[in-house]
Amino acid sequence: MATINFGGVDETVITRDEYPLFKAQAYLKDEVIAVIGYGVQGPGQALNLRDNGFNVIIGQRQDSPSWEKALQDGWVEGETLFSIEEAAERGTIIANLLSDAGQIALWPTLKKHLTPGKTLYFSHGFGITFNDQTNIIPPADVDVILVAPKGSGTSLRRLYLQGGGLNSSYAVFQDATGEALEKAIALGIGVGSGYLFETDFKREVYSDLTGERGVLMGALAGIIEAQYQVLRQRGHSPSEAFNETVEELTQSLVPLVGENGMDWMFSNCSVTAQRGALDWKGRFREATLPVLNELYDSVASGQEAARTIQRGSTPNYRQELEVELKEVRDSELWQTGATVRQLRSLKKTAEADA
Ligand SMILES: NC(=O)c1ccc[n+]([C@@H]2O[C@H](COP(=O)([O-])OP(=O)(O)OC[C@H]3O[C@@H](n4cnc5c(N)ncnc54)[C@H](O)[C@@H]3O)[C@@H](O)[C@H]2O)c1
Ligand SMILES: CC(C)(O)[C@@H](O)C(=O)O
Ligand SMILES: [Mg+2]
Ligand SMILES: [Mg+2]
Repeated sequence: MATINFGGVDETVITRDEYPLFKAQAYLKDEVIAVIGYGVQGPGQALNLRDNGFNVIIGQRQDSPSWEKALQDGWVEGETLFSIEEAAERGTIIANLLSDAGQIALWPTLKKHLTPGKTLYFSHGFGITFNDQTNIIPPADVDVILVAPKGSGTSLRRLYLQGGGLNSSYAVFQDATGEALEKAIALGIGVGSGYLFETDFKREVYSDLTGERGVLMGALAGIIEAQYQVLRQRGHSPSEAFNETVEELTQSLVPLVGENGMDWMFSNCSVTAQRGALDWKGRFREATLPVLNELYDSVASGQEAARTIQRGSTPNYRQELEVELKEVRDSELWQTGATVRQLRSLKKTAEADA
C-alpha cells in the first residue's frame, strides 16, 4: 500500500504497480465471480473481469432487456449466463450489482447462497449502511467487501478498452476469512480500477449520494437550467444560450480543469473572464453551501435512502423514470443540445471527407 499526500493529508492508496493484474489473477484463480445484475455497472465490471482472465458468470432476470444485452455481449445461457438464483449458487464471490432497490427485493434469494467462506461484494455502501431500511444483514461467516468505481460503468469499460483505468474506492465491512482485504484489492484491480482509494461503507455511501445529487449531476443539471433560462429570458437565442452554458463547458473548459486544475483553466481564458470568475465564484459558493449542507443532512439521516427505496420499489418505476427523463430530453435546452451535438458530428464527417 502506498501512502500518498493529498493537499497535505496522507492517505492509503493501492496502485497497479504494487498490486499488478497477474497477482490478482493468481489470487482469485479458484474463485467463481457471479455478477448479479447486468444494468450499468454489471456489464462494465463483468466484461473487464472476463477480458482480464477471471472466471465470471452472470445472474440476471430472464425476459429482461439486460438478459438480451448479456447475450449480445457474449455470455452464454447455461454456461456463463444464469438465473439470479443459479448464479448465486455457483458463485464463490457474489457481486451484488443489482439496483440499490433491487438488492432489497433479491436479498432473501442471495442470502440463501451465502454459505460459509463465500464473499459478498458490493459497489456501493448503500445496502449495508442503511440496513435498518434494507434488511441486508449478511451472515457472520462471509467476507463483505466493496469496490466502488468512481464513475459510470460505461466509463469503466471505455477506459479499460483504451488501456486506462477508472479510480475506485475499496472497503472491508466484514472479514470472516482473514482475506477480505486482499480479495477487495484483487477484485478492484480485476474490474479495471486505475488507483484504489481506502474508505469504509458509510463514508463511501455518504460521499457518493452527496456527489451525485450535488455537483456531479443534480447541481450541474440545475445550474445549467437556471443559466439557460436567464439567457433565454433576456433575449438570447437557444444556440447562444446553450453554447455559453453547456457546449463550451463540456467541450472546452471542463476538460482543461481535468487536465491541469481550475487555476490552469482560468489562466487559459482572458483576464476579463478570470476577473469575473474569481469575483463571482464566492457568491455561488455561499449561495449553494446551505443547499449542500441540507443535502448532506438528508443523506446522513437516511432520508435520501428512504426516498430511493420507496421510489425504486414502485412496480412501474422504470416507466415513471422514463417519463421524467423524456421531459428533460424534450426541453428546449436539451433539444438545442441535440442539434448542437449533431453539428459536431457533421463537422467530423466533413473533416474526414476532406
Ligand atoms: N451505474 C453506475 O455506473 C454505478 C457506478 C458506481 C456504483 N454503482 C452501484 O452499482 C450497483 C448497480 O448499479 P447499476 O446502476 O448498474 O444498477 P441498475 O439500475 O442498472 O440495475 C442493475 C440490474 O438490476 C436488475 N434489477 C433491478 N431490480 C430488480 C429486481 N427487483 N429483481 C431482479 N433484478 C432487478 C436490473 O434488471 C438490472 O439488470 C448499485 O449499488 C449502484 O449504486 C453504480
Ligand atoms: C456514476 C455515479 C454517479 O458515480 C454512481 O455513483 C451512480 O450511482 O451511478
Ligand atoms: Mg451512486
Ligand atoms: Mg458515484
